[in-house]
Amino acid sequence: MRLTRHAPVKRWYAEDLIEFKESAQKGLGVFAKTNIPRGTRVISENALLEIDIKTVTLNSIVPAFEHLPPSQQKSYLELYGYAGELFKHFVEYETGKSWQELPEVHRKVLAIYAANAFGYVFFLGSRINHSCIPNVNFAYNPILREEVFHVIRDIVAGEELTVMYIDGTNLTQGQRQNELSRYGFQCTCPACEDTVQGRQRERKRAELAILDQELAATADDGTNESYRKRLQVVQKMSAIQKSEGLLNRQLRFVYYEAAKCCLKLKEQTMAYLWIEKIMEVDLYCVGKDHPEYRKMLTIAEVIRRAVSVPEPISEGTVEWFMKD
Ligand SMILES: C[S@@+](CC[C@H](N)C(=O)[O-])C[C@H]1O[C@@H](n2cnc3c(N)ncnc32)[C@H](O)[C@@H]1O
Repeated sequence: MRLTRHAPVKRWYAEDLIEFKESAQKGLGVFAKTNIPRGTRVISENALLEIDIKTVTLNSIVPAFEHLPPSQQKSYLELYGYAGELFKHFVEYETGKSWQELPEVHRKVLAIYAANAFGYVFFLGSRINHSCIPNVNFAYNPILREEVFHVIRDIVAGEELTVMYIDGTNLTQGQRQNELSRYGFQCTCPACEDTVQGRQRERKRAELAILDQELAATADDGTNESYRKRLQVVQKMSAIQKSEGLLNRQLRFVYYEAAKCCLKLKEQTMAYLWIEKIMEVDLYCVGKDHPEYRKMLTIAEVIRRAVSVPEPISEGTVEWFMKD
């Protein structure tokens, strides 16, 4: 956890493309003012509170808030807050005090963290509501040292922008709702709605959940057999994700796994095709100034040359590709 952040606040959004306004039953939300093409960066900002949701301890949230400069504290306190019963119990357990005993400002700080941290807490990005089929991807760009929010499919004027608060691509509706309950709402997005289409989508999500388990159960043991098996699974996963409009960076993960298997199987042309797909996702999800896109560009060029000669791809290139 980083407590000290004296870097100036960097906060930008595409004012001509998006606006912040009420969203029916969801509080504030972010909407397209005009048609926005896939890949457009709509928000770029550094976090207000940099405590990762995956490593947070509740006792660290208030001190982190108190460490912020007053202007950032003020911005933070403008955000929406919600503290569910489970969250309050955790707080009580960790602090040894009842929720009501805590100072009001501490309760507010904690409730804002609980409602807004999907990753870090952002002043602009945290206004984006959730969907299990999001149309925006968010990612940290270590070169800009900012979180960038990109539209991942074409969006029409008036449409609400959404992100996925959880790693829910390969989860069923019940599993997703279980995780979302900490944000205090029942998801009614197109993947969760109780309609014929909603149930069809849910069947596909259930298929993804099974494939995800199959992938986890298939050993990455260095044998060609295991790579073939993993390749088959991720091919099926990527086809479902694409057809279901699940276009965020989880799609990159399955493409990456496919490319890795092809490289290990020495199927260089196929590996190159998967890498092209990774680059496409990187380009629209994080942009060409992101180091992961740049790395892929270089790897793709090395592999393209090896395929055109043709000559084997060196172990060094394969290892570099594998390294995060
Ligand atoms: C990160 S904030 C999003 C911005 C918030 N709507 C606001 O007014 O600032 C998360 C909160 O927004 C609401 N929210 C987000 N996505 C929602 C959804 N799909 N359906 C209903 N409420 C949602 C919930 O109250 C949730 O706790």
